[in-house]
Amino acid sequence: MPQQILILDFGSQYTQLIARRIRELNVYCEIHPYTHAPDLTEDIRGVVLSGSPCSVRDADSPNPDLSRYLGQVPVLGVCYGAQLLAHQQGGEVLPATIREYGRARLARVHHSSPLLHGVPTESQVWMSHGDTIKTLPAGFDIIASTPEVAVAAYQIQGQETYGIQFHPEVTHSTDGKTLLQNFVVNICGLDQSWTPEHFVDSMVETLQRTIGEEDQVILGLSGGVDSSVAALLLHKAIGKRLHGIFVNNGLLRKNEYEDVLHSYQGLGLNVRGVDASQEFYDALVGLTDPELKRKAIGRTFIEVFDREAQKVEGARWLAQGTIYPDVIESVSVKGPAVTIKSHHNVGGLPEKMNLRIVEPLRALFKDEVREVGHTLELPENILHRHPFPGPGLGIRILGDITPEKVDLLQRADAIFINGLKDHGLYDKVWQAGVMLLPVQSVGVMGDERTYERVVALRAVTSVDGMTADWAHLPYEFLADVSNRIINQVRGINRVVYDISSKPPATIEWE
Ligand SMILES: Nc1ncnc2c1ncn2[C@@H]1O[C@H](COP(=O)(O)OP(=O)(O)OP(=O)(O)O)[C@@H](O)[C@H]1O
Ligand SMILES: O=c1[nH]c(=O)c2[nH+]cn([C@@H]3O[C@H](COP(=O)(O)O)[C@@H](O)[C@H]3O)c2[nH]1
Ligand SMILES: NC(=O)CC[C@H](N)C(=O)O
Ligand SMILES: [Mg+2]
Repeated sequence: MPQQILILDFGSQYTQLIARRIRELNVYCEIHPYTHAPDLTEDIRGVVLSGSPCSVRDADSPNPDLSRYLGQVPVLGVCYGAQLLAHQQGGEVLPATIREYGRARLARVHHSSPLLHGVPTESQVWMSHGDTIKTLPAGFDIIASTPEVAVAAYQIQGQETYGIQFHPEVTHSTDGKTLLQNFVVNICGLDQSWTPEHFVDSMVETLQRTIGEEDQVILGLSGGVDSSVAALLLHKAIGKRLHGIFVNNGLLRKNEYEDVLHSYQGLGLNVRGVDASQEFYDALVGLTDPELKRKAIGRTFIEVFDREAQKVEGARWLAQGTIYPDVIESVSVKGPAVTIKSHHNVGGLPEKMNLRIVEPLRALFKDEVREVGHTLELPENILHRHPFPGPGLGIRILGDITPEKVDLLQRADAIFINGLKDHGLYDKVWQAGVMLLPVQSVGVMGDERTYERVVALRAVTSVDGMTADWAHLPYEFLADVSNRIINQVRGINRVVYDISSKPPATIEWE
């Protein structure tokens, strides 16, 4: 494990942002749910306690034993984290008379505190709390206040333990980055060496150590950025012992099976296509519940991989291009966050598997994966492809799936995506696709009544897929796409545009 900061998650909506900000400083960090707080190891050089929707005053709120960290390594409590430290040691946390959500300004700042070095008085900070620390325990010193909140920041005497009521990870806290840098670099003593090049070198070494010198590895390759980057890393580590398998699950985009196989030519990778469409359709018959569909798809993928592995002597590993958000959104049993959706490659995996899993990108965000891909010289056309989910059109056809519906959606989707490319808009949106709704509506075409299906166009802007805004596409473009879909795809007579952001919606509809 690289030297790192441990972020203990109490379920705040901002926990991932803390991780992003720390990684932007080229320092590695990991988020762990408070229910599975790891023991201190050599590599953990500091701990951040996240915020939380809970109140320390509630009986069942997160309240782990933090003695294994306190006084051993520097600790920074953010919002709930700060309230929890004060509460555990006999301070008083009460509902605030005015709840604070939004901008505030620091007033008194102790510049001698290493945490606040370079943070000016009057610095703007972002607040989001209903509770406030009324009385600090003995041995806690206030190091910053705002006009409304006396305890905006504190330090425990004789320890490198700090608490802050505001959120430095939110960009509205103008000096948040300075504060986090003070903590991770100056106080925890981490060097800022976690770069894409460093990641490649250390991951190649880890892969060689984990896989050994004999075993063969099967890799689920999809044509997407994540699995392609994973392929280059594994290829660098084990060369010809890597066997890429691209599965046609019958839920791909129009012509995608041929296009993807073609795009891998010339990369020196060993890739094979397997057409398992019918198997997936069979597994999905009659299923309408989104989670059941995802699980059925995840299971079928594994069955296909297991079978293909049997054809390769010495195959013991299944590699996947799983990335951090897939894990965060799928794994809830372990953490305070609820399951949003089971990504087919994580929460959708069956309990019993013959192959062992290896996932070199499991700790990276999407934009970090792209940076690693750039370092490994992945061709631009793959590097800048929009993400496409493994369950494919299966989670964009609401309700049950039939080959006829897949065909309808493939045709509408191709018009939208090609239109984006033709209008120079493809690279301006982060992801785009079409959803086939289980709704029919009345229309009139050539004086005839129609009663056909509705599709929704979805296009979003985002950095890492964790949050997203709907893309403000030009009306003329939307008008053109709508026209073409209705005229060219028989069976669709209405097109709508999805104007929901994530959160509260998600990018995919299922
Ligand atoms: N059709 C497929 N055949 C084989 N493996 C697949 C297929 N679709 C998805 N996978 C596996 O599941 C993983 C997760 O899919 P996901 O869509 O998140 O990543 P990706 O396809 O590599 O990249 P992107 O997010 O850019 O589409 C992939 O990295 C790959 O290992
Ligand atoms: O490989 C995948 N397997 C899945 O099961 C899956 N579900 C969602 N996604 C992709 O993840 C990103 C966030 O999607 P949501 O906002 O819908 O959760 C978007 O980019 C989605 O396309 C998936 N990718
Ligand atoms: N953002 C937070 O961590 C909030 C903590 C706590 N729920 C409060 O309202 O004060
Ligand atoms: Mg994909």
